[in-house]
Amino acid sequence: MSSAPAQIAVTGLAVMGRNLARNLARNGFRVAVHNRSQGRTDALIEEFGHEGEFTAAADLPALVESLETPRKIIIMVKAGEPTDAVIDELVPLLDEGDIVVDAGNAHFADTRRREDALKAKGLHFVGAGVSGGEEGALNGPSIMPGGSTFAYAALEPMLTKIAAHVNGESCCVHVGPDGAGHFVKMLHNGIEYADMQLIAEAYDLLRHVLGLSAPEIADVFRDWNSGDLESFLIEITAEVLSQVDESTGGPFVDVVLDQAEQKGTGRWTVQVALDLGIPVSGMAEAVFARSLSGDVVRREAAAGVLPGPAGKVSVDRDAFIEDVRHALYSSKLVAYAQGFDAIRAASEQYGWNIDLGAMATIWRGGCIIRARFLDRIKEAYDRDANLPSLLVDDYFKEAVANGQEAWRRVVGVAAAAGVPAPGFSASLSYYDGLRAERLPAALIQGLRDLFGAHTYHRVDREGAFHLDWSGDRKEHDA
Ligand SMILES: NC(=O)C1=CN([C@@H]2O[C@H](COP(=O)(O)OP(=O)(O)OC[C@H]3O[C@@H](n4cnc5c(N)ncnc54)[C@H](OP(=O)(O)O)[C@@H]3O)[C@@H](O)[C@H]2O)C=CC1
Ligand SMILES: O=C(CO)[C@H](O)[C@H](O)COP(=O)(O)O
Repeated sequence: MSSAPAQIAVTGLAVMGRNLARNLARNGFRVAVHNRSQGRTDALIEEFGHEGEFTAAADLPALVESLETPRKIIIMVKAGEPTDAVIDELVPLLDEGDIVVDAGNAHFADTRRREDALKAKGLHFVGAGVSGGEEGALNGPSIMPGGSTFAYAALEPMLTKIAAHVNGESCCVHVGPDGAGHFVKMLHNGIEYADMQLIAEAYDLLRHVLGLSAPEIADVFRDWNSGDLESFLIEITAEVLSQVDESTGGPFVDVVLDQAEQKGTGRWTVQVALDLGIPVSGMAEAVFARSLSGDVVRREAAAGVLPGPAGKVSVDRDAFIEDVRHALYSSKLVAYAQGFDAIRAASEQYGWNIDLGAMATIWRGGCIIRARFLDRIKEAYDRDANLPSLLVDDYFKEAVANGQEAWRRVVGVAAAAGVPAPGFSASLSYYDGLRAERLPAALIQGLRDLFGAHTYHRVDREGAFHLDWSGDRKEHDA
């Protein structure tokens, strides 16, 4: 316990807040801690009080009272209404110049609204995305703070110190004003959804096309983790697939209900991308696949009733494993390309001026999507800060060129075998759509003009045109 004023406070001491507070204390900062139900505060002090200088506060007034000024208070509670409830209780207790940090997951529009509201009261509000789960919060997460440069400057020494470090660089940079930090964290989660869906599809294909067991597939993932696919999610996939269930003695994965839950960040990503007009098809398919998995009524009505392919698909074991590796890597590149495209579009729309290469840098350590190839993304943006798509960077272009035939075979095998692979196939369609010199969108424009006089543009002349479909079928300037 500390008698000097605390330098920073954390309210909300569930898995993330508790470990973030411990991380701050372990790094030498005096931390005041509070939780709505006192039990979590007491447990933190009892179990980990020896790790640094903590001040336990029974309520928010005591928390505020324990801090040096300007006060810095991190809120780490359940996203949505609980965050507003804490802000509403906290704000009347604060003085001009104090800094409130929401380090939970938040929709960036809520962050913009909250920042505006607090600014009107002379307070600073920082929406900071934090990724890394329980372990990252304790040992070094990836931190994506938004908000004013003034507020970030006050927090920077602490945040950059407690964040993960890769090659001596902190995985925390100021993302941009107002909601920029939470937007980038939301996209991080969208990519996390896509990545996990692609991993699940790879597992499903190896299990059902090749008939490999869960521990055999764990070995495949372990092997993949020593190459281009090296990442936290591939590593923990091997761990989950190796796990044996104590009560049945069978693979743990076989006793888990096959209904993927979701707290909302993946859905927000897709909704926001629709508004921005940016295709994030890999993430959208990941969200839909989770929804389908949880749609028990329709799954029960269809399972074992709707027919699938008649025969079995036969493939060479080693060649197919290699094909799936390529399909996974290429589809993963599409997810990142789409994710960075959405960040670029939002940055333009909201005037955030986000440094895309820096985002790849802060995702290299601490966070759930940390991966070897993020270095490659950083290098791609170093080569060209205005890269239109990651997929056209020379390095990634070649990586996909090497894997695309395999990717196509995998999508074909999945369809022939009746194994759902929405992530692989949607990503491949995006790739083919992107590289097409001419798309059937021309026909859609023709149809729109016929039924609704919506007009069209021509390849050979400027202007908008309409054809008199029900009359002489002559073209007119629109
Ligand atoms: N878990 C994870 O891996 C990650 C989570 N996040 C985000 O971090 C935040 C915290 O996550 P996590 O630690 O998992 O905890 P939860 O999201 O489960 O939230 C639990 C915490 O919220 C508090 N809380 C809930 N409702 C209220 C309320 N109305 N007023 C005050 N406090 C309230 C709880 O207090 P009480 O104990 O009294 O119930 C508890 O401290 C969330 O925004 C989450 O989305 C971000 C990255 C990773
Ligand atoms: O933010 C996170 C990691 O970065 C959380 O783990 C995320 O909320 C998990 O999302 P979901 O429960 O929807 O799978």
